[in-house]
Amino acid sequence: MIVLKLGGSVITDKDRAETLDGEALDRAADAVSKALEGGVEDLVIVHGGGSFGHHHASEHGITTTAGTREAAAALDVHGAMKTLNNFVLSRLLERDVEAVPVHPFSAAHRDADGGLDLPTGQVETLLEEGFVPVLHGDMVAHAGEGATVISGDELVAELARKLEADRIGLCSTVSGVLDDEDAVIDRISAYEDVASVLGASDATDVTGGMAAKVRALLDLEAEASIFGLADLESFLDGANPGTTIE
Ligand SMILES: Nc1ncnc2c1ncn2[C@@H]1O[C@H](COP(=O)(O)OP(=O)(O)OP(=O)(O)O)[C@@H](O)[C@H]1O
Ligand SMILES: C=C(C)CCOP(=O)(O)O
Repeated sequence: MIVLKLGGSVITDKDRAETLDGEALDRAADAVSKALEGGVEDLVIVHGGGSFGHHHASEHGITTTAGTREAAAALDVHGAMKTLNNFVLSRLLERDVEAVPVHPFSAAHRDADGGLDLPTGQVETLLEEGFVPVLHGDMVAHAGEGATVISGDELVAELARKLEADRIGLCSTVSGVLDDEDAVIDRISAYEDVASVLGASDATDVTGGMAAKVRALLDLEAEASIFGLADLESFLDGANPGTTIE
């Protein structure tokens, strides 16, 4: 069981609103299709928001903790994410990957403390039936807040826990977590060891960039890898490129 996140920073141009990086998405879809042809069986894909979700969330002042009670605002974010999801699905379908959408806004919710409840029965059944479920960062009902943003990273962590993933990969725009000299850090086992070099995203991003990613992954039982697009094929082939979060 592999849970793979395609970072929004990879598959979109994060500096221009609602702009796809079609070439990067093609490369990612090629790697996924090759891995499935090569024998990978259970694969769940999650993609991030990039210049689709983050742009609208930021315009409306919505974050993972500050919500909205305006349906139009929630639908701006959710609609943009569905548009991006359709791009991802169509590039995978073109390569005969049996990819189908799972929209978290219709499935998950948070309690008043922010605790996430993400049902996974549909994901498990889709996997058993030979599909590749494709989830995405989205809006989510949030007790006491209206609706807030849920990041793809949080979905990855929850899916990995509930589906007992063997391998977890986050493909981002950087080749791993970088130290203060921009060298890739090989392994991270404690947040404090790297806190000084971890930051938010350079682009518009309401979910916390690399710092939030590392925090979410450190909580998991299984190891996770953060790597760049050039290493996606090798990750799907069984290697641990980039930074390993223990
Ligand atoms: N120490 C660090 N090493 C690497 N990147 C870092 C570091 N600190 C901050 N960053 C920022 O984190 C970004 C990656 O996080 P980001 O959330 O943008 O990625 P993503 O998950 O690919 O995209 P999205 O959130 O849109 O899905 C990098 O592009 C960089 O700007
Ligand atoms: C902004 C939205 C809706 C999605 C955020 O997901 P992420 O890019 O994985 O942080």
